[in-house]
Formats: sequence, structure tokens, C-alpha cells
Amino acid sequence: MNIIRRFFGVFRYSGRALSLVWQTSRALTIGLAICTLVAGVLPAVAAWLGQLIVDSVVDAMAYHRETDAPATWQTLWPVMRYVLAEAGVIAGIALAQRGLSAQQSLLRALLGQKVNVMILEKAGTLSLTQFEDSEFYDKLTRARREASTRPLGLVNKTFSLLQNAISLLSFGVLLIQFSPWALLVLLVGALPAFFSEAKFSGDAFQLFRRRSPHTRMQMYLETVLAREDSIKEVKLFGLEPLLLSRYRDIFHTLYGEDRRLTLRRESWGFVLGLLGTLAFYGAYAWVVVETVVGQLTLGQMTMYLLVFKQGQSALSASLTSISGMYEDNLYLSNLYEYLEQPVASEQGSLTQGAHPGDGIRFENVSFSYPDAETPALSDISLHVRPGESLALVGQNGSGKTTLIKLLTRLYSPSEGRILLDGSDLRDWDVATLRRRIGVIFQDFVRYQLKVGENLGAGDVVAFNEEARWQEAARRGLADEFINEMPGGYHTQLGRWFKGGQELSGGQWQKIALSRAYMRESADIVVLDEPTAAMDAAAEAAVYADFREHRRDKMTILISHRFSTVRAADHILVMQNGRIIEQGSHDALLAADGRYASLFRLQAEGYR
Ligand SMILES: Nc1ncnc2c1ncn2[C@@H]1O[C@H](COP(=O)(O)OP(=O)(O)OP(=O)(O)O)[C@@H](O)[C@H]1O
Repeated sequence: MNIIRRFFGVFRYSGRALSLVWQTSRALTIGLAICTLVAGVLPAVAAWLGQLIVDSVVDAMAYHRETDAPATWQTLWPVMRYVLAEAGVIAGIALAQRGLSAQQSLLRALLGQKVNVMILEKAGTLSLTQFEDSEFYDKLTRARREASTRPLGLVNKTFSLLQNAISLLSFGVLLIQFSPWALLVLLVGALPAFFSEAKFSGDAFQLFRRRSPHTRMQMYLETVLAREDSIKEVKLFGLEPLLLSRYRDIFHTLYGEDRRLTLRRESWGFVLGLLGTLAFYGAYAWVVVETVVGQLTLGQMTMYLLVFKQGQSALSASLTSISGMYEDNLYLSNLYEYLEQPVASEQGSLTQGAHPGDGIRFENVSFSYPDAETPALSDISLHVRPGESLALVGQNGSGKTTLIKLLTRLYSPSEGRILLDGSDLRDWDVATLRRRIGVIFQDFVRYQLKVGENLGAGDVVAFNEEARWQEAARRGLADEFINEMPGGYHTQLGRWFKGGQELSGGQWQKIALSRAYMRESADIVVLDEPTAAMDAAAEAAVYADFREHRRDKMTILISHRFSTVRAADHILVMQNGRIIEQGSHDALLAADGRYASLFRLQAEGYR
């Protein structure tokens, strides 16, 4: 029962794969189907013509022996027409096969692109939480690595199975005239090999799935060992031998498993394949005996032997297709599992709050990362009005960045709520919300694109507007060094592409700050350590500009430098996810608590 279910399971995703291929290109799909049909039927026609050739040769030989007449075009034509016809049929098979392979390679390219786009589009709808979940990440990697070639593989194999089934059917029609038993012998001989293939493909997939964390580690090590942004440190710390040996160890473990599976698969395949060979030669002997005793003509013998031989190879090709389909199905299940991953629906539709101008409020907000034992934020309440600035200070890991991630709706609170203009963030239309926020994260992205595009990324509607780039760069203090670059705003950044210019850490940070300024419409500006890599003069200039421009914007600033923090209207001191002190700089100093002692500690350092 299990085996039968397994057998029919091979068609589980064929329909979906076929519809995917159909959507990719109708013309090519139809072309494939036609070529498959032609390539399926013609071999039997060729075998039948073979019989006609041999029998007509025998007749012609008998005629010449009896009449002793010389060979003329008239006496040869009855044979030659079959020879010509067979040549035509063989040419037809070759044409159909070329057609198949040409259309397959075109479809492969189109389909690979389509599936990759589907995977990436889906990635855009997923939440940050999903990306941070390693199991999910495995699924994504598996889908990306394997699945883009699998749908076409499945369709090709489904077609090739059809083609071979058509061939087999037409051979069957010829063979059954000899004896139905011969057909049965052929089929029964091949079945054990098929079942063993199906079993081993399943094992191979389980192996692939189970080891995907190891494969991912290998890919990661490759990246660390061979990418410009990590190689510097790897070299200086002499990490290559250590990382390489880890890379090798993973390979050896994986290779050992592969080897065991391959050996088992191939030895069983050989033993069970012998049954097929046995069946073939049994039938061969039978046909020979029947011919010798005069039950079959020489032409029939030639045809049956050919039919047996081709029938057997069609059968084994079908079996290979089936076991390959089984494997493709398993991989495709992985792709669809990924594509069907539920996404949290973004239901909010508000484009305006219930109390415009109320600003941001956190009401008893707590948050825990998935699977974390302790909350990253506990019972946070705060209020920032338009025109006000808020600074967050606290030791590493105290929850400052997490608070920003909640505010920007990358995560939602586990308890409590966050309001913007009197309405819960969850009720806001996400696009409207994000348009109102300009943000620079500590770990901002260094896009390997043009300088201008690195700025334009901050506001996609002005992605290519050079005037806006310049204005943003001026405010982010990036204009000076950009103007000195060989291609100005069109200079390629980073080292990945030809002509790319690398920037210093502080210059990159100026780019990131300018990017945040691109979003002119934003009235919430979030700066997470925006000047940590800048020199003192640049930092002072950034904050001077900042105070001048802030007007009715809400500003949230994270910094470990008290010289910048002190200018904020309101300061929150965080520890272990809680607010332990708050107030203005002067009030906090007067209170002589944690803030005051940290401030004094830093001031000491400057003496
Ligand atoms: N993506 C994440 N998944 C799970 N835990 C996280 C994640 N990001 C941060 N944490 C944990 O949450 C806590 C708060 O981290 P957060 O990044 O908010 O600190 P921070 O105050 O911004 O620190 P820093 O000053 O070092 O930037 C830390 O204990 C950290 O280990």
C-alpha cells in the first residue's frame, strides 16, 4: 500500500510544476509536448519499418533466386521505399530530440528566473522574526539553492515519462502480437529496480534536508574566507587554517554519508537491474527458438529483438524518470512549503491618527524576542511630542535598539501598545507609517551601488533625483568627499564591482546619515549611534544642523556619548530593558543617580 502511495506520490507536484511552466511560456510548453509525442511514437514506427525491410529483403532475395533476373530499380523499390521511410523516421526522431533539448534549455532559463523572483518577492513579505529564525532560514536557503531548477526537471521528467510510456505502449502493441507473456516478463523484470530507486531517492532527500544547517555553515565559511569585508581580519588573526579545517571537516562528514548512500544505491541498482537483463535474454532466447522452428519470419525476429531492446531502455528510462520525479517532488515540497509560509497580514489602513499632533506614546510596552528567556523590554512608557527630542542611554544590551525596532514596527509589542497620533501602530497603514520615519541604524547597509543611489535608497520615489541627493549629502556632511570622487555622485561604491571606490568607516556613516535625510517628509527621525565613527568636528556639525532643522519633528537618538545626549529635551536611562531614570540632562545630574555617575565617568576620561 505504502509503495503504491509512493508511486502515485510522484505525480503530486507535477500539476503545479506544469502550471508554473505553462505560465512561464505557453509556446515552449506546447512545443515540448509536441516533440515529446513525436519522439515517443517514432521509435516504434522505426522498429515496424525494420521488420518490413527485412521481410521484403527476404522476399526480394527469394524472387531473384527463383527468376535469376538482374536487380533493377523496379525489383529494388519495394525494399528501398522502406529504407527511405526509415531514414525519414530516424531524421524525425533526431529533429524531435533537438527540439526537446532546445526548448528545455530556453525554459530552464526562463523558469529559473521566474522561481527566483517568486522566492525573492516572498522574502519581501516576510517579517524580521522569520528571517531571524534559523529553521526558517534553512528553508529559504534550501529553496534558493535547489528549487529553481526542480520545476523544469519535474516537467521534463513527466514529459519524458509520457514519451517513454507512449513508446512502451506502441512497442506493447507490436509485442502483444508475439505473446502477452513477453510483455509481462519485460515489466516484472524492471519493477524491483524501480522500487529500490524510489526508496533511495527518498533517503537522499532526507539527507539533504537533515544536513542543511551544515551546508549553510559551509557556505558561511566560504563567505568569511573569500570576501573582502572579512578577509582583512581573517588574515591578521591567522584564522584561515582553523576555518579551512572546519570547512574540510564538514565536507568529510557529509561526504561519508554521501558515499554510503551512493554505494548502497548503486549496488542494489546493479543487483536488481540484473533481473531486467535476465528477463531480456530469456525473451531473446524465446524469440530465437520461435524463429528457428519457423513460427516467426526473420523480419519479425529482427523487429521483436529491437522492440525488446528499445522497450527495455524505454522502461529503464521511465524508471529513472519516476525516481527522479520522486526526488523533484520532495524538493518542490520544500519550495512550496517556503512559498506558502504564512505572513502576518498587515491589516492596518489608517493614514491619519485619531489625535493628529499627539506624537509617539509607549504604554506599558514589553517585548521578548522569540525563544528568549528574559524580556528585552519591560513596561516601557514614554511620550514624545512633535518638536521634541528624546535620547536613550544605557549599557550594551539594555534594549535601546529593540525599542527602535518596535517603534518602526519591525516587531510588535508582546504587551502594552504603541500609539502614533493617538492610534495604535498596528492600525496604521504600514507604508504611510514608514514614510513618516527616517532612520539610521547602527548596522546600516553599505550598498554596492552608486553613491547617489546609496543616498536615494532613503526615499524610493526620489531614488534617481540628483538634486535631492545633493541636498541630503550636504546635510549629512557627505557632499565634500563625494565632490572629490572621480565620478561624483555617479561613482560606484564598494569593491565588488569594477571601478568601485571604498570609503572609510566615517564616510560610510555620513552616507547613511544623508540617506536618512533623503526622507524629507519624515517627521520622526531615529538615529541609532549616527556619529559613532565620525570625527569630533563632523559630530559637532551634525548635531548643530540637527538642532537647527528639527522644528516640529520628533527625534529619537541613541548614543553612548554624553556630549550629544545632553542636548536632548528628554533623556531615558535604560537598564535590562527597563527605564531606570528619566528627565532632562540638568535634572538627571541633580538627581545624582546612574546618569550622573556615567556622565562624570566619561567627563573624567576627557580630563
Ligand atoms: N534579533 C534578536 N534576537 C534575539 N535577541 C536579541 C536580538 N537583538 C537583540 N537581542 C537581545 O535583546 C537585548 C537588547 O538588545 P538591544 O540591541 O536592544 O540592546 P542595545 O541597548 O541597543 O545595545 P547596544 O548599546 O549594544 O547597541 C540584548 O540582550 C540582546 O541580546
